[in-house]
Amino acid sequence: MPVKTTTDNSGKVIKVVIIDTSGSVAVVYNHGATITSWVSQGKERLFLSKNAVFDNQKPIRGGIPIVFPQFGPGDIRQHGIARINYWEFLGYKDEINGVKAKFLLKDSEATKEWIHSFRLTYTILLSENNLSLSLECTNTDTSPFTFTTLLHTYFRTLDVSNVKVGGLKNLKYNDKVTKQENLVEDREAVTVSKSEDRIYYNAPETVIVDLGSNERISIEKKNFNDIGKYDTSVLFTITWFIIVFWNPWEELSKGMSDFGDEEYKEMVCVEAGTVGEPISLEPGYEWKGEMTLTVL
Ligand SMILES: O=P(O)(O)OC[C@H]1O[C@H](O)[C@H](O)[C@@H](O)[C@@H]1O
Repeated sequence: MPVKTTTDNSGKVIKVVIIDTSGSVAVVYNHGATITSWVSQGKERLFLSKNAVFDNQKPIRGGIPIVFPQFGPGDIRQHGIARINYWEFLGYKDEINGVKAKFLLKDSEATKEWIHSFRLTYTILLSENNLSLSLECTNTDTSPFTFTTLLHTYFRTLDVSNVKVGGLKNLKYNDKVTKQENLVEDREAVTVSKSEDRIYYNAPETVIVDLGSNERISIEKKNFNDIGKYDTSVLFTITWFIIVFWNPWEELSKGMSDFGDEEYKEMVCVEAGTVGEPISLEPGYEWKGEMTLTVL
């Protein structure tokens, strides 16, 4: 079977393991539709904290949590409601190039902190070297809404001091650590040697994350843009492609109960999304963003 599910005592699916014939495996918790593990070519590619909490309340620390409909702090809780809600597993399909699994989150009592009616579909396509993720948002409300969204990928590395992120040179960025805005990246390869929290704007289609130990993964943005019918303002805002670059480093790590004190050495977050100008969606309209991770 390309998919194995785990259920709780009431028969509710709580975990889905996707297995491709190549041997690649992805583990998805229905809580947040959080991918907590991606093994490709026999190696774990994602970081998951040993202190991650699986209480179906807190976001899971590591893997790929989904940030929606708000990046960071704001009107509702930090990073929104998608990562702390139960997503229904809609099923799987064998594809020529892998296995596809689908998850759904709709507005409910549990999401009403964000007042809008919406439907979010998350499609995961696992193949030998790729993890392709597609997030679709439909406005099922009677009035327009806006949102920001991001796939908060935690990459695993054996040594963060060897990490290099390429493809960000000449991009404008905001540094949330030093609170400086409108800076321009002048490095060919961005490295980590201190607490980092940056938002790079208008990133190119492909960003390469060199994790050291001959492990390189590309992040490719495919259509972080619209499908279907849109008004022109939407067409404008969706062209944003943001990369957030984050590592809490020593001091902040100690303040995080669900993160080991030394684990900042084993991870780097490089997150693709649209968090600059919020996406605005009219009732009945749909937005779709896609990210493909490829082991190089
Ligand atoms: O601790 P969390 O709510 O999961 O957020 C973890 C991090 O997410 C992003 O990378 C933000 O840019 C950071 O400011 C934030 O600290």
